[in-house]
Amino acid sequence: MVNLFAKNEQNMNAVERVLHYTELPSERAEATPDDPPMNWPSSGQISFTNVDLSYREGLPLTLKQVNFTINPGEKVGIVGRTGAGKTSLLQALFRIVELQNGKIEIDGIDISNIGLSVLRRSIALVPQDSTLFLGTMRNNLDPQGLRTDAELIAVLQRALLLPSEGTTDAAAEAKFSLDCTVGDEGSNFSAGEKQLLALCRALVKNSPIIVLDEATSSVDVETDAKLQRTIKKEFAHSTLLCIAHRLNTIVYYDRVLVMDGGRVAEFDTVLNLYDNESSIFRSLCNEANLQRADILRIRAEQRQYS
Ligand SMILES: Nc1ncnc2c1ncn2[C@@H]1O[C@H](COP(=O)(O)OP(=O)(O)OP(=O)(O)O)[C@@H](O)[C@H]1O
Repeated sequence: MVNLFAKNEQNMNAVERVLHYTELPSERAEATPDDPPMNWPSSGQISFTNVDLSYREGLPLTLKQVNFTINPGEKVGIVGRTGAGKTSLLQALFRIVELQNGKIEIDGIDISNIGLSVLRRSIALVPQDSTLFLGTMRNNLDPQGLRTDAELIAVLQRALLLPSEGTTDAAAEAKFSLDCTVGDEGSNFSAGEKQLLALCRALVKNSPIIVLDEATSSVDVETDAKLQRTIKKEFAHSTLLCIAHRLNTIVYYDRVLVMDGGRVAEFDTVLNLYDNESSIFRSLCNEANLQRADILRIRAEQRQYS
């Protein structure tokens, strides 16, 4: 009796949690009559105008009067100290949190007026902690079943998880075959492998806007370098936003956006920012011991792979 009573009490936690979910405020509509056509966004221009964001009523603003425009196909690194508001920019872009003021436009369409599912399926995200679920590799990569097996295998090869055409690697082929089982929350994969699989999902989505949130922070330096080359090649025509953990992963990007205290402090090319000795970017480079010569070398290396 005592055992049963204790067990019942424990199980009631689940009931309490479900009840809590039913009381959460709902997100806005999944679809609206004003939704843009299926081919939106076609160019991938993103603009933030006077964006203010606060996580909850009564909390201070996390993003304050954020203004910037990212051109179609541009590669932009987002950097800043811990708590500067980098991830909050993404929360605003995906409308995980709604804006207090201002607007965000993608290809000239104000995203606050469109359905959430349209918005979220249009932007590919490679998050810090990607979620995998119990099922096959095929289901995890392409839950909606939009791609053929050959396309999915090609994606795994492009992300360097499967050996390229003509070479063999039995271990990799066993682990990353389309029919292999992915454990709950990806329990049979390392953090780095999970990030690579998240990159595969972005490749499967084939969106003109790709967002990487410190996407390669859990892989070793050599794999990271290879991945950066893959990203550069595979997303050559996409608009790419990358929240960068390691500065050397974004020094070959077109521009760098430096966040500071919830505001855009700097937004310019890597070399312009580096050459300004009083810039925050320069101080971040100094702390990471990244010299001008290193930046030029990395940029030259990446050009070889374009
Ligand atoms: N869910 C949340 N609820 C309330 N405040 C939050 C929430 N998430 C972030 N914040 C606050 O917003 C501010 C900016 O956080 P954000 O995660 O955007 O910073 P960041 O630049 O991405 O930092 P890091 O480099 O550490 O990831 C921080 O002060 C943080 O405490």
